[in-house]
Amino acid sequence: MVLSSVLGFPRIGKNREVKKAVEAYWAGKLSADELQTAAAEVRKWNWTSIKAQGVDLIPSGEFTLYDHVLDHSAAFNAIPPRYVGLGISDLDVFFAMGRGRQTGGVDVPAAEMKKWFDSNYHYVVPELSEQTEFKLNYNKALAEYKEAKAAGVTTRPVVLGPLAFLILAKAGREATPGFKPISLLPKLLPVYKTLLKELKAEGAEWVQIDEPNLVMDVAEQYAEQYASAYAELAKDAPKIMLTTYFGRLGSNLPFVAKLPVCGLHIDLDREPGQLGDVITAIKDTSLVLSLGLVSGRNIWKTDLTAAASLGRKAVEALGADRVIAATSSSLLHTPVTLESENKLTAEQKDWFSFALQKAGEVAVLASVLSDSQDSKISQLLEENKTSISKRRAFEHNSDDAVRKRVAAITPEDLKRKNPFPTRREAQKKHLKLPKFPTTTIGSFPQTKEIRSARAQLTKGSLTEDQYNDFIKKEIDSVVKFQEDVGLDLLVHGEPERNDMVQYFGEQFQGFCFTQNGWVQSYGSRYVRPPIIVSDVSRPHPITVQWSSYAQSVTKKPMKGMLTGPVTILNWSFPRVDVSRETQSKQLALALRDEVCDLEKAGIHAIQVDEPAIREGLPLRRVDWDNYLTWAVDSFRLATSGVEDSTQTHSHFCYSDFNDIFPSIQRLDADVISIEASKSDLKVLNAFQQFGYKNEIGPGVYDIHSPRVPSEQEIKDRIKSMLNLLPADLLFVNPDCGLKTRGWAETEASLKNLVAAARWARTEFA
Ligand SMILES: Nc1nc2c(c(=O)[nH]1)N[C@@H](CNc1ccc(C(=O)N[C@@H](CCC(=O)N[C@@H](CCC(=O)N[C@@H](CCC(=O)O)C(=O)O)C(=O)O)C(=O)O)cc1)CN2
Ligand code: MET
Ligand SMILES: [Zn+2]
Repeated sequence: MVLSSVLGFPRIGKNREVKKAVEAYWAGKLSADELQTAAAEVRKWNWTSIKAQGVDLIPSGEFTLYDHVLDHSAAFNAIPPRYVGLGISDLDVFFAMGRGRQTGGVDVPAAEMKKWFDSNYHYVVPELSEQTEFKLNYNKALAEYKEAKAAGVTTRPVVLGPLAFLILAKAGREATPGFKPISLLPKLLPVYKTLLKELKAEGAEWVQIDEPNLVMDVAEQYAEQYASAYAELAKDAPKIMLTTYFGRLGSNLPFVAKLPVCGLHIDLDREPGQLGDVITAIKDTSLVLSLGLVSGRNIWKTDLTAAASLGRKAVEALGADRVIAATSSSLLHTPVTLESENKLTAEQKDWFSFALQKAGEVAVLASVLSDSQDSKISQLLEENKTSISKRRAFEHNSDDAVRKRVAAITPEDLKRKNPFPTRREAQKKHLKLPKFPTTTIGSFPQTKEIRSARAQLTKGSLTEDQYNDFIKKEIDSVVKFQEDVGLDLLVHGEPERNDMVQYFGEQFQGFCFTQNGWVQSYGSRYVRPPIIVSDVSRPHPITVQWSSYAQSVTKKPMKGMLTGPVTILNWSFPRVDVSRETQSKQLALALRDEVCDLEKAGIHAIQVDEPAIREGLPLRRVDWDNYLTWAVDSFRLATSGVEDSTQTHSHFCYSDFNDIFPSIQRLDADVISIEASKSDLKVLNAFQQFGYKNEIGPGVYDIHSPRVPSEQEIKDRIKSMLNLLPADLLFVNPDCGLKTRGWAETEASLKNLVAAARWARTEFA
């Protein structure tokens, strides 16, 4: 019989219970016990709800209060020395690693976060060194397996694999130069062995071990380690379901197929084309094949007929007992349930499937593939066919004007009128910025008052006019604040935006958005990705009223602020009937009009943020060129309609640039701002080596922490930047936007930033 499985479920709760509980705990309003109780309730709801959908293999252990990779670091005792001996509870050490801690005499910054493969989820990077002493502080997988059992649900525990844990880790500060985390594999395996042995002893039949790096080029160099590690682990463990996702096994397939595990999970949502090769490779083994047929990364209803026909190929080749119908990855990237949406039309609701509905889909698929289809299943299949064909019919309705415009894009549309040196002279005359110009990345604190005003607008207790007046007052005060502090290139502060992507989704034609479609981005920070449902266009100017209002209340130059096409695409749920390239170009054209309108309205510096351009990079190197070509072209299309005298900016809040330098240069933004404070300026070496030619503002302090950088710290930072970059190209700015910060630390930090820039002007005149 074909079984069904879900690889992981959102851990935020149906109504964001986990965010609320975790933040209340941080604020001292909830005890640790109360927090654990709230978490246990969410876990129980998850397990019982998935079970009620008819799923056979239900995940446990993947729940987290902050991040599942951090859970492994804490459980394995991979705790960097700076978090040890603080005199706080284990739970508080866990949170201190995730988000830093600055209370009761304890002052530790957060550990580094990185993007989880090509998604908008961030994980906390494990930090290892020769001194790391792995031990199993607690067996989370076991504890939650037992907890589920007590709640009447038998689960398949989930753990992140040892290779993934080490490949995702970095060398800690204590490590000797050249230390490679992977060298700790022999020391780590005993911990996994204990963990797995305990699970087996408790009666767990299967364990899901995630090794997503197996879809990347990097895995090949570790082929031997995968083999020896799994040979060791398989000795005394539940049956291992080796789980890959987000891509194809490709060149790694030959060695993966030989690993001594009982099952292999592959992502057929991303890479349906790999099924044939995988079947051929494992046919003569006894491996169970878990088919990732239901997307863990998107919210479209699965075409069950198409998925079943793919699944049948596996059943025919391997037999029903060797096939599992599953989600392609964990469902953590999708909202919890469609049942919470009351504003989508019935037509729209019929297109989508959120996490809980997806659980139902794998169950139906398993029945269909088992030929144990009763009349209820037949009816569900028929309903699914109807939904899919209605959606296809809707998708067929194209906006011909948009399509024609995309088809008519010429190479000229991707080019500024003149090269950077010429533009630079024109911009100097226009903007009259001093040397080492100071600016911010766009957002200012999103206070309770701002969020509550927006909530009132949604509820109808504030009228549109009242809300707009409120936003104007916010802009007034943000502008005044920047003038008082002495910043040079001002921003309006983005108070009108709930989120830098959702906001644009709500304004464009071609999107729909949810009321409660929250997805975890990191820790207790969630986003509601808008959904692209048809061709995208801009029915009316979006930000022009706010930016030009802001410009009208100051004599200093105002920087317009937009989110770029690639970032809007990556942080939305995209269509699957049209290529990402096409969607990106449509977005770029819509943004191009906005950029030109801003210029017409007298805005002479315009920032188009592309923080997601790096995370969108395909997981396989052979796919990079194609992506980078259309991604960079989209940015250029959005930004090159302006005169030489208009200064274009872009922003990236990560420092992992090494792979994509030529593309960053090819964006041809006049100024870029980048994250540099946490990476200790290492990134600038690379800029220097590459010979980056345009203006650049490497962030001088980390905005993710409430900590105020001293004036001296910022001066030192500027000094070291000048060792690597020419003085006349340097902007002085924070790492990223200030929306998550409070006003007190914002004011103190920016004052120090301005003072340091003024000092640099005299020191390096
Ligand atoms: N899409 C996206 N991805 C991104 C980033 C980003 O900015 N956007 N940045 C990086 C990640 N950083 C992030 C930084 C902050 C938040 C964040 O603050 N999220 C907020 C939600 C932001 C939002 O949508 N706010 C809405 C709704 C807020 C809300 O919860 N409202 C209350 C009502 C409030 C009231 O009555 O006072 C409710 O619905 O219960 C608004 O401002 O309008 C949160 O978790 O709380 C998310 C990601 C990378 N990926
Ligand atoms: C995640 S990048 C954020 C850029 C945006 N302009 C802001 O300042 O918030
Ligand atoms: Zn940023």
